[in-house]
Amino acid sequence: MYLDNLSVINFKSLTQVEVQFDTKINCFVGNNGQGKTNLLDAIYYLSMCKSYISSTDSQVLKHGEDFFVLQGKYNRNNTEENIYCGLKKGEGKVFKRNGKEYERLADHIGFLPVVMVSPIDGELVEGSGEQRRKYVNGVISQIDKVYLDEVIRYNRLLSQRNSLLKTYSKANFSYDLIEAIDIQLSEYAAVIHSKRKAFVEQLIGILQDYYNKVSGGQERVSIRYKSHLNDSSPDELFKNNIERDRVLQYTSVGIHRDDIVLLIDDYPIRTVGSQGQQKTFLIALKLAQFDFIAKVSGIKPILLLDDIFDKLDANRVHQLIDLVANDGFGQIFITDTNKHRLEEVLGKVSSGYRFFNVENGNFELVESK
Ligand SMILES: Nc1ncnc2c1ncn2[C@@H]1O[C@H](COP(=O)(O)OP(=O)(O)OP(=O)(O)O)[C@@H](O)[C@H]1O
Repeated sequence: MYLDNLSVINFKSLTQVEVQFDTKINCFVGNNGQGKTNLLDAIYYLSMCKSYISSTDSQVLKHGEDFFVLQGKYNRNNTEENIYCGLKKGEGKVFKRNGKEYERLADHIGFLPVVMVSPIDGELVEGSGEQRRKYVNGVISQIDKVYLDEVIRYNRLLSQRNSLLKTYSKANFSYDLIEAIDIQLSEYAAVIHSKRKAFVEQLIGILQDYYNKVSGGQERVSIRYKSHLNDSSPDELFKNNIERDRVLQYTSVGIHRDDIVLLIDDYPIRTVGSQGQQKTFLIALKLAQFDFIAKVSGIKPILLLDDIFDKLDANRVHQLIDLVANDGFGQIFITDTNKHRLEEVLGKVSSGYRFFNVENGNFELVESK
């Protein structure tokens, strides 16, 4: 699959942009703050119906404007797909595929798979379990249409349970009501747990492989799925903790407390990994995610590599570009502030590429092969 061309109006700092892409490698070079990341984010938005970087749509709309439009022409399984996204201030966003509006955005997510590697991925190492759960949810929902619904339903039941725990006093505490919720909660918990477990298990082997390829292979890396449900069935878990939950007035166990632990030589990478090792780990994780999505969906995702060279030594940069430029990967978008570094690395790859200079939100094609 590839994105043939993109048109952008009023998306973040980009007032009006039209770009025709190479089917393999596209490089955007420019100084800080010129709009490189914003273009990658626009591509991500067209696939995932949300920004990778900004948490709300109002942050995505260009300051002072009241609408934005993104349009992309894709080639997916040799079929042309025209995707439109429009948002008007105060109204919802609209997504259309070949002129037909989607009723549910969830039907679009995963249709044009995408994997972003960005400096903000550091939050996966530094941040809370919630950020890692969000990451896992985001990947699984690209390949599993019902998964997000299951998580939403679980969370809805969880908040009902929590408000019961909070409002019921000791005298009128209703075990019956809580138990009725727990029956449904357990069903969703079991399904979500098994999907997360399968995802992590599939990722582990590929992660190590990519880490070795990029780093030259010294350390052993892994991820571990941490969940209360690893050693207990959900109904037992909720039942055994009900007294504690009653005292605490919230649900202290369940898949809403899941986490994935990122490990290097069996230690948490957050505490022992150097910055370069952490960055290599996150890149390997994203490449493993690429493989996972490609295998399950049968479509190679678009790979967005934003500012990936920072903190990587020259060897790792070469290994990485060699790796993603080969046939196993599809279309790639790379940003960098250093033109010479990118030119030098690309000089050694045999695939086609286009090179764009980015200045003040304008994208100028300066070289292609
Ligand atoms: N909603 C918005 N409206 C207008 N401008 C915005 C909006 N959101 C972000 N910007 C601007 O976009 C610019 C950042 O662009 P971007 O992140 O694409 O830069 P970049 O070229 O990737 O730079 P770097 O090399 O530093 O990563 C900033 O000047 C920021 O003020």
